[in-house]
Amino acid sequence: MNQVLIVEKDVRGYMKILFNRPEKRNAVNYQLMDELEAVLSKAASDDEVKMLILTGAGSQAFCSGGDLSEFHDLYTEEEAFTMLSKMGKILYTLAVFPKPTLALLNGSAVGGGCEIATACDFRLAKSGVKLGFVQGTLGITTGWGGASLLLEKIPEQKALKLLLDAKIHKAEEAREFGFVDKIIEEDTNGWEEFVEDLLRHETGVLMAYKKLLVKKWKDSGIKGRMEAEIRECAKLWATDAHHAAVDRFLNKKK
Ligand SMILES: CC[C@@H](C(=O)O)C(=O)SCCNC(=O)CCNC(=O)[C@H](O)C(C)(C)COP(=O)(O)OP(=O)(O)OC[C@H]1O[C@@H](n2cnc3c(N)ncnc32)[C@H](O)[C@@H]1OP(=O)(O)O
Repeated sequence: MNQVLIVEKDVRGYMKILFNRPEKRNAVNYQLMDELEAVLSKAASDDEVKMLILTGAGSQAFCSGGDLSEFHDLYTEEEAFTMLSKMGKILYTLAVFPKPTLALLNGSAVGGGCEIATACDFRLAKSGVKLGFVQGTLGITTGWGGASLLLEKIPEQKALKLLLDAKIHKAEEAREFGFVDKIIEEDTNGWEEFVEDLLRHETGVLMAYKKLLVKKWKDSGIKGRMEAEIRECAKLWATDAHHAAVDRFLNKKK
């Protein structure tokens, strides 16, 4: 079985997790979910890891969301709910991860890929990268709880616009929305400076600030809101409009 996650530990104190399915634009399948769940659990208790960086293998994609070919067999609301809530739990674990997390958008981030980026504390994007909460074009909504997190992270009006228009935006535009924290110019390691500014501090400092943020979210019932969001998506998943949209995507080149 191919390794769908590559995990690298850097002596400076970060762990880099690369989604490694470039031929599918790093889409999330069940294997990737299981590997991500395991690595998050290990990293949380690893004292050598002060922060996490999530990125995509290759230069084309960060992550294209759920693997539409693998999940197309899920037909009913309950079948969809089982898959969506499996990844929803992992997304929640990532959001409340006890150390800072950063999504390094090396390429396209669409659908659930944008939800994963949202669950991270920071989003740095290579100049020109395209991203979008495109779920609306598939007749569904965010299925892993990412909209509830987005509403916590950028102004509500801007979050709603990104979700409702379901369009692909350039990273530069997403920066104006507050979704992207920094644009990384081509062929530079502009992300390292951002990371080193954090890593210079003791783990205890990093974790204490993250704890404050997580407490705020837990007090406001973020988990329940994410679960309700997942249920809404599962209902839409079972509609003809969604199944037809996925058929169109999967058959577009045949
Ligand atoms: C299930 C949860 C739900 C959620 O909660 O949000 C979702 O995530 S729904 C999925 C939403 N994602 C999409 O709709 C993305 C679809 N993909 C694209 O729009 C584009 O592929 C891209 C990501 C913008 C990249 O474009 P490009 O670089 O031009 O590549 P191709 O389109 O030619 O794709 C190459 C190859 O990869 C396959 N692919 C891409 N994304 C997925 C995917 N999400 N699931 C399965 N397969 C995917 C694509 O079909 C091509 O395959 P081949 O034709 O066999 O080469």
